[in-house]
Amino acid sequence: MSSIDSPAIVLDAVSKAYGEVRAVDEISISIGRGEFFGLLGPNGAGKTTLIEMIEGLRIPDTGAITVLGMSPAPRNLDLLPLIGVQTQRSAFFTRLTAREHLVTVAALYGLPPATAEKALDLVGLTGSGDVRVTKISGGQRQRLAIASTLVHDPEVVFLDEPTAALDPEARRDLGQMLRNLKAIGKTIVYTTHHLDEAQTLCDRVAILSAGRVLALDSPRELIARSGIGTRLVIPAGRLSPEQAGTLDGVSGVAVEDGMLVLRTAHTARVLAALDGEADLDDVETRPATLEDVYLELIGAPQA
Ligand SMILES: Nc1ncnc2c1ncn2[C@@H]1O[C@H](COP(=O)(O)OP(=O)(O)OP(=O)(O)O)[C@@H](O)[C@H]1O
Repeated sequence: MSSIDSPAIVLDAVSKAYGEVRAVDEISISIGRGEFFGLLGPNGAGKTTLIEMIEGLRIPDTGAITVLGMSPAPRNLDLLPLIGVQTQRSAFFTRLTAREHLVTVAALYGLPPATAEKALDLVGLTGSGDVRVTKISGGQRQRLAIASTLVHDPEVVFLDEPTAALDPEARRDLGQMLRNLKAIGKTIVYTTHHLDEAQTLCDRVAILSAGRVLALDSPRELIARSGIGTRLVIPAGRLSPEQAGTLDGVSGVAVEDGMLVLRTAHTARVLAALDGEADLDDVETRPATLEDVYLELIGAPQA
C-alpha cells in the first residue's frame, strides 16, 4: 500500500485514564486521507483527550496511534508541519490586521507572505484582510483562526467546535468554507455539538460516550441502521391512533401535543394508505436525523 493510500490517522485500542476516570477506553478508529471525520459526544465523553493524543500532546497509557504513518508522541517534530490545530481559544496578534496576522504566522513557519494570502483566500477573507483582528465579526474570527491553521498547508486539520459561538448565517457560511477545505483534499477531524452540521458535513462520525465509541459510520448509514424511520405528523381529528396503527407500513403511533405522530420506514406506502383514510393537507413528514440517532444513544444533547 503506498503512503497516499494509507489512512491519515490510525488509533489501535487506545486508552487513557486520569486516576479512576477512563477518559478514553480502548478506542480503535481509522480515518482515511481526505476524510471529513466528526467526533461527537457529550461533555466529558473523551473527545479532547483523544484529539490531544492524536496531536501528540498527551501520551496514551496503552494502544498505538499513527498520524500520516508516524507516531505523534513523544512530540514528533516531523509531524508538526503536516498538521494544523484550531482550538476554541484562538489567540491573535491584536494590533495587526487579519492579513498581517497571517503573514506573521507564516513567518513563524519560515514561509513567505504569499502563503498568508493563499490562506486568506482559502477561508474567503481576502476582502477583509485589512480589518484589524479586534474589529472582525465572530464568523470572520473563526475563519481567521482556521486560516492560521492552514498557512503552512497541513494535510490534517483539527477543528474544535469552530461554529460554537456563531449565528445561523455565519454557521452556514463557515460550513460552505469547510466543504471547500475538504474539496482540496484536507483530512479534517471535526468536533461539534451541532448534529445537523455533522450530518451534512461529515463523511463519517464517531459518537463517543464515557471514553468509548458507541457508533461509527456515515451519518446516512447510522440513520438507516437505527430504524428510527420518518416521522409523519398528522393534525388532530383526522384519524384515531387505533386506525393509524392499522395502516400498512406504520411502525409506531404516538400522540404529541394533540397531533398524531406516526413512525415508518416506508413513507410512500404510509402516505398512500393514509390518502384513503384522511385528508393529507398539512401532514408533515420529517426523515430521521443524526440528532435522533444521537438522542437514542446518549440522551439529550448538550448545547
Ligand atoms: N487533566 C485531567 N485530569 C483529570 N481528569 C481529566 C483531565 N482531563 C479530562 N479529564 C476527565 O476525563 C474525561 C474526558 O474528558 P475530555 O475533556 O477528554 O472530554 P470531552 O469529550 O472533550 O469533553 P468536552 O466536550 O467538555 O471538552 C472527563 O471525565 C474529564 O473530567
